[in-house]
Amino acid sequence: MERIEHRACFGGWQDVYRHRSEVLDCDMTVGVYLPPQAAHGPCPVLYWLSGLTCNEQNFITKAGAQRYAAEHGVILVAPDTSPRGQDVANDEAYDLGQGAGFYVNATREPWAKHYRMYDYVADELPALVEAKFPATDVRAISGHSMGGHGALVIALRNPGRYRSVSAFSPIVAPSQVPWGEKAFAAYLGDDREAWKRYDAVELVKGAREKLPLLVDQGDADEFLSGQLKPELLRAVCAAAGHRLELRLQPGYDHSYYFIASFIGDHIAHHARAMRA
Ligand SMILES: N[C@@H](CCC(=O)N[C@@H](CS)C(=O)NCC(=O)O)C(=O)O
Repeated sequence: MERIEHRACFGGWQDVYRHRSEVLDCDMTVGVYLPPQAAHGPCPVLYWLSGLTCNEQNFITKAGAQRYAAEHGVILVAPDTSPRGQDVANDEAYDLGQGAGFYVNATREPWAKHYRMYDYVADELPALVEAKFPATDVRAISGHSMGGHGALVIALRNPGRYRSVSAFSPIVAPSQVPWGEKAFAAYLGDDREAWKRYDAVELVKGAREKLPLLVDQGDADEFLSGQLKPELLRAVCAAAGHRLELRLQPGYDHSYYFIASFIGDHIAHHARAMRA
């Protein structure tokens, strides 16, 4: 791993690393915040998955999360949202290809060679982080929009791997909304059965672990009724007896101003779960 940014921040360090990903078969960048406590011993890790059009910079420059991570002694790991590079398939649209990996393992061409963000986030990245940094194997996961979808899906599919999961404005049912339908058709093909393994609303139905879900959603979010549909998650959680704290936040939109307003709550929530 090559460190390409290194900045003092709230007594710790906000770094960015470039590394070769075997799973994605390309070079990747990832933001790593080391809180002051990491200088004295290993700390638990919160993984953050960003949304469409983002790379590792959006969260580290706009969410203001470092202050809370320093307070609670939590390492923050914020990867890019897709494989990258000239050799990596892309699309002109903002919601497909680079910047829009949707945290799935693609099975269709031209995407299958590099677009394996599910394996990258669930397996390769934690192994790398736990080998390279003063990190324990105590993990939590969160994200925004497409990244909220990623966080919910990865936590639901991997019982025991995360102590807690949360999401901001997540795409809870990608199989039922335009963003997800477009991406899943391209990456996974037309067989909707294959989509279910990447759809939080579907996964809640069969979840063994029932890790409680914390979701914040702005009620002035421009994507609320067309793409996000948190009511679908509420209904399926109620039916399955899966604990969900869904907080509709009045006046907030889809932006990082919303994330910055509530990230402190989420980091406190994850820190509590990771201490337990
Ligand atoms: N560009 C798209 C929306 C993209 C968008 O809102 N992306 C969210 C994630 S889904 C984001 O975090 N954007 C980057 C940022 O705000 O820093 C559009 O205009 O419809």
